[in-house]
Amino acid sequence: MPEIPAGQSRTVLSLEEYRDEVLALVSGPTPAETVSTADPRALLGRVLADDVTSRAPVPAFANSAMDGYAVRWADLAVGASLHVVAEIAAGDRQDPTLGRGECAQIMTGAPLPRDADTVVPVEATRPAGATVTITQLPAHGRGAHVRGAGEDLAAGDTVCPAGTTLDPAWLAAVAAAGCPEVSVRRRPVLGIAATGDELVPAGSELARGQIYESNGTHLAATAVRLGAEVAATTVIPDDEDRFVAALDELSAGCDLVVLSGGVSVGVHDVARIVLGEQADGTFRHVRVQPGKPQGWARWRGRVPVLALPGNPVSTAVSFELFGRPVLDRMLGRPAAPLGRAVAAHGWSSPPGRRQLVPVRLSSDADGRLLAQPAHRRGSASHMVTSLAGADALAEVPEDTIDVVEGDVLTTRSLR
Ligand SMILES: Nc1nc2c(c(=O)[nH]1)N[C@H]1C(S)=C(S)[C@@H](COP(=O)(O)OP(=O)(O)OC[C@H]3O[C@@H](n4cnc5c(N)ncnc54)[C@H](O)[C@@H]3O)O[C@H]1N2
Ligand code: MOO
Repeated sequence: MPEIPAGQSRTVLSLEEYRDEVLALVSGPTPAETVSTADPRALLGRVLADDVTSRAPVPAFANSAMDGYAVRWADLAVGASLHVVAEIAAGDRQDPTLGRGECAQIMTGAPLPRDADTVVPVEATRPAGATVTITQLPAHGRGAHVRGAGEDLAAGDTVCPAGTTLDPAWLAAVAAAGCPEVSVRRRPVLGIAATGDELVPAGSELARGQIYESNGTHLAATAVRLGAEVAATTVIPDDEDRFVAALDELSAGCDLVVLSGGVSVGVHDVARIVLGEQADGTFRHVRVQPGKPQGWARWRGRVPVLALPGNPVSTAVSFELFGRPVLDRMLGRPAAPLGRAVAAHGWSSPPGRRQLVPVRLSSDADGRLLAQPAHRRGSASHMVTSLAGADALAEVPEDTIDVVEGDVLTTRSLR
């Protein structure tokens, strides 16, 4: 049996110090690849490797914002009757000539005739056969209800900068700018393994001492949501030889391996033992709660491995704090901004450790964002269901032992 290092002998680091240490596991973003914009499902959640610029002005041409009449401002007066010489629908290519006293019936989105400068909505007119009488002048004067070419974007403008995660609104902007393809980062490929003899899959009968595995599910789903590809999610028993074999298999073709469990000081904490002895693994205590024991290594000197503590909330919080920044670096994307919320009620926090509490967010009558611990019993690292329904992690500073109702806390969105 290898000698077990006392937990206390590990170097103790702050959240930021340990995050910077694991960030050094990756040198930079994954290579770029070109993806067609034809199927938005293929691009949702992908991260741009290069700026996207507009091929054409948006709108591409001056057009009508209303169903009504395209007119020359100089012809307008209440009671004036104009001769309707054309009808222009959206998609029409015609550009009818309008002389003095002439107008064209026009639909929303249709190109404005070169000779017109203003649109009068149909509600401000009284049509009668081939003429229309103006009953009300547009309040905005000349140019009213005309959407100018390039008002939204000029040709060559940056629509979407490198590092952007493509969500539905960004995808719509890229589509409107007419880009047939974009350059995105290759999805980082993750191998995920939960370690522990006690873990069995859902559907099995639980023998004494066994529990249903849930960390692998949480890690895999989070990684996919953050833009990674999960090559495999597996369970490794607390057996050193099987751990080595499983890691060899899992790490082949992966950019990153994420493990849960076995990083503490128990005699079966196989991740710490094998990574420590065979991969020059580095094991730390981080001044956070949950998520204190952490480890990292390069398997076979090559593939980065994050070894996260096994308590379910610890695993989830650790991945947010340390896995997510590594993925962000691989994707060339900036960290998500932090938020602020007010404690909805008081709770206690351990001295000397920054507490990260899964919270639900809501607004009070004054519009303040309130943070309410997601589990009725507050924060404890084994309560897996406290994560469900949590919108964010609220941070309690290291030197605070009593959170008081109304305290302003930093939040990290889980959405
Ligand atoms: N003597 C000490 N014991 C412990 C310390 C310490 O400093 N000294 N630290 C505690 C803290 S804090 C944490 S966090 C845990 C971390 O332990 P491990 O990473 O070794 O995790 P395990 O022992 O494997 O599991 C902990 C807990 O979580 C359950 N678990 C594990 N994996 C899964 C999974 N995939 N799905 C669901 N649940 C899982 C496991 O059954 C245990 O109950 O160590 C403390 N101990
Ligand atoms: O670090 Mo452990 O996660 O507090 O329970």
